[in-house]
Amino acid sequence: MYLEDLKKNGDFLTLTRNNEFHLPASSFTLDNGTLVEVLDTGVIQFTPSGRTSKDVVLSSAIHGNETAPIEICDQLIQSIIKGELALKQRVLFIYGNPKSINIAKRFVEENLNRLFNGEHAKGDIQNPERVRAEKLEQYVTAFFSDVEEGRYRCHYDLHTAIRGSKNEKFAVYPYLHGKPWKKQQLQFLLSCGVNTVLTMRAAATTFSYFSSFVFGADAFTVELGQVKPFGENDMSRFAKTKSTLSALISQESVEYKQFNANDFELFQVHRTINRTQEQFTFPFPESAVNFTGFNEGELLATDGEVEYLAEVDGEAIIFPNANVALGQRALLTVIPMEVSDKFI
Ligand SMILES: O=C(O)CCC(=O)N[C@@H](CCC(=O)O)C(=O)O
Ligand SMILES: [Zn+2]
Repeated sequence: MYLEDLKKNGDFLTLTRNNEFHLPASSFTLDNGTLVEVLDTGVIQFTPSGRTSKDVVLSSAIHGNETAPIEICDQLIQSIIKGELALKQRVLFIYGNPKSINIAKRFVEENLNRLFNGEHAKGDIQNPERVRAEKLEQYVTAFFSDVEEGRYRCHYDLHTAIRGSKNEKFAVYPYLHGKPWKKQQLQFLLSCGVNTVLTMRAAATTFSYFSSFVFGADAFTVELGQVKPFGENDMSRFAKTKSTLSALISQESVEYKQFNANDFELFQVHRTINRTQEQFTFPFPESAVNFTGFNEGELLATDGEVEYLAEVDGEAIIFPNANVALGQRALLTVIPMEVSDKFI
């Protein structure tokens, strides 16, 4: 069994990479009383012995080539298992797509982050990502549900972006269906080194939307920089993120700086442009970065015969990707947003 090695080296990442699709469940207890439960490959749950108030999900490798978040979670998991980081809150760590880590690709057959909220069960398609999305939903459901009602829930789904970005780190706030956005969450993100937040205006099939919508968790997709292979991440750029996540899980409560709207750049999604045709192109080069703004009337994308022109001055591009599957999002555009009474 793998437990003896895991207890010694805390290397759940290698264990996960060596078992791309399944790992038998097992558990043990650390000297400090924390229960460690391996639920599956890439899924490990920690329950401290004392009273806890928060249920925290930290996911990475939903896209396998986004390595910096994987390294952050690897470091946190190793420190917990080695007894260097003593937990005060329940935590579920997830490496989403182990095989895609090994092949250093965004996904194997289908983009995992378009399969949540039940999307994995639609149509006749069968593939490993659909199986995994269903299982991950089940693990998150059990994690949030196997405790008494009314506890605090959050889920930070950690990613890196394909392109460079004017604002290096940014977070996607899933659509809240009219519920208010939380200043305290913006303060948490700021403490992580993330001062830019996009608010979505529609339901989605992403992992963060699933936890937000189904469980009322404070959930975000957090983009921590640009995609790089293992070994090429400058981990000093993630020091604030790692220390803020460590504090979240190792302290009974955390005080963040007082809210000041001037600390943030907030955007709202203006529109989503899907690729519907084989012939889909952008007029800008691969080097064009996220948050590049366009003037009204400038071409943003061409989908077959349809030309999408910027509708307002300053309409800025996010996640442009002409290679997505037909029917999927190829581009988001955003416009600036002010803090209002919809923030509590
Ligand atoms: O840089 C890119 O093109 C994609 C980076 C990435 O994986 N972003 C997430 C955002 C999810 C969300 O909208 O909350 C994704 O596309 O899945
Ligand atoms: Zn990603």
